[in-house]
Amino acid sequence: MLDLKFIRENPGEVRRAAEVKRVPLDVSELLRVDRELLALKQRVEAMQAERNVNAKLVPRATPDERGGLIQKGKDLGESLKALEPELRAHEDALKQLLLQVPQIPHRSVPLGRDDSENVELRKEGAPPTFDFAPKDHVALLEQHGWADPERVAQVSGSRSYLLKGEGARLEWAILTLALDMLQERGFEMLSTTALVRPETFVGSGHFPGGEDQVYKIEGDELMLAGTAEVPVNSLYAGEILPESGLPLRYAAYSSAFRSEAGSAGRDVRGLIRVHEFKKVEQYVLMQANEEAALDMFAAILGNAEAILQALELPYRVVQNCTGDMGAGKVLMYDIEAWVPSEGLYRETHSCSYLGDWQARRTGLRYKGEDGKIHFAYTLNNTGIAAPRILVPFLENHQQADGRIRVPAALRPYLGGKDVLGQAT
Ligand SMILES: Nc1ncnc2c1ncn2[C@@H]1O[C@H](COS(=O)(=O)NC(=O)[C@@H](N)CO)[C@@H](O)[C@H]1O
Repeated sequence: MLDLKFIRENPGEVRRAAEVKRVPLDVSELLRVDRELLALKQRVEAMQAERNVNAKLVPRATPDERGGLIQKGKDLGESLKALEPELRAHEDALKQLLLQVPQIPHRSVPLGRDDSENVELRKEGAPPTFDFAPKDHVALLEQHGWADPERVAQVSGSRSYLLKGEGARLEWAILTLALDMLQERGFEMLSTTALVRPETFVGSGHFPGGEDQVYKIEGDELMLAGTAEVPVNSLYAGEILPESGLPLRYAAYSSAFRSEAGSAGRDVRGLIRVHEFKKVEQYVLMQANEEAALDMFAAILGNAEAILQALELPYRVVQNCTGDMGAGKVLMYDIEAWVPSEGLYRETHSCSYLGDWQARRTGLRYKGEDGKIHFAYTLNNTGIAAPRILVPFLENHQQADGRIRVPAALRPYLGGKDVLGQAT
């Protein structure tokens, strides 16, 4: 959501943002409803003022004037009451339209229609060369008996997963390493719920629009969030925080649930795209200062890169184009790790800066040292998401005998082992 004053004064810029982000929005309709609502409010205020003046005349009126004045007061009351529904309808219509207004993209964002037009910024780490035929992650899991796809499909259908033994310990070792690294970098761990109220999806910006990605619960208003960003972004909803307490920096662990509606046929094998996964989310709520926010963006991007470097995974950083960044972002970079079996880089992290777009929808404000109340700025980035990270991890670290090399940073989390699994 943007400041209505900004929209009134910059309709062209808002229209352009909606166009380049392919967000359906009729700015003229929004401004028309806004004007009509202002006119209605002015009529109501004028009638209320007239009724107040009229009410003051009654005590001083002569007996034959009194009746007329009282009747006039009643008539004004009736007319005001009659305007209520129209006023309410206009306020609701404006609120719905405002929720559709996209954030203005940063001037550095490349124009594009979809992820094929994202721009590679840099590569880090060279993809491995194997002097043997490398296996894909499904075959490696199979070799070590670390998964049980048939049985879990029986229990849970497609896009489910289960990890066993060292495979399960590896998942938690990576999650814990990420949490430790983020804590060292000033991010406080949260262990959060994924069961949230619908309005938290409006606050984060997933609604309106992303309803079909979310699992709902029959007969219950609660829904299952696809990222800890949703609950954490609404933790302070409606509060006014002291500036001295900012920035808030959280490493929020939660399960994440996604229907993956619309992904039919994509990544159906293995661990890339499942309905329930585990994610450590970097979430920041900070002062409304663009320069500081861009520094924070670089910091949370760097945190994720440090985690990938500790895992010794080759990756690249891309800047998302306007058509692949979503409505609420000012700036967005994805990090993609190398997946040997696909010969491609696949997304493992997504880093976003949203300005005050989420804060306006959620009611996240702080009292500045200047004594004024400001909407906060919010940012988020993946810390680590499992099991997807296991795909590049297993494939890049496989040895000729199929065992998995453990990078030094991870060994303390795996009983000191430097290799996992049994040789074929
Ligand atoms: N269906 C899924 N299965 C497994 N991992 C997933 C799935 N969907 C997303 N992820 C992982 O979660 C990461 C973040 O998801 S995201 O939608 O791109 N971005 C967010 O959720 C933001 N809150 C930043 O984390 C992705 O980069 C990917 O690594």
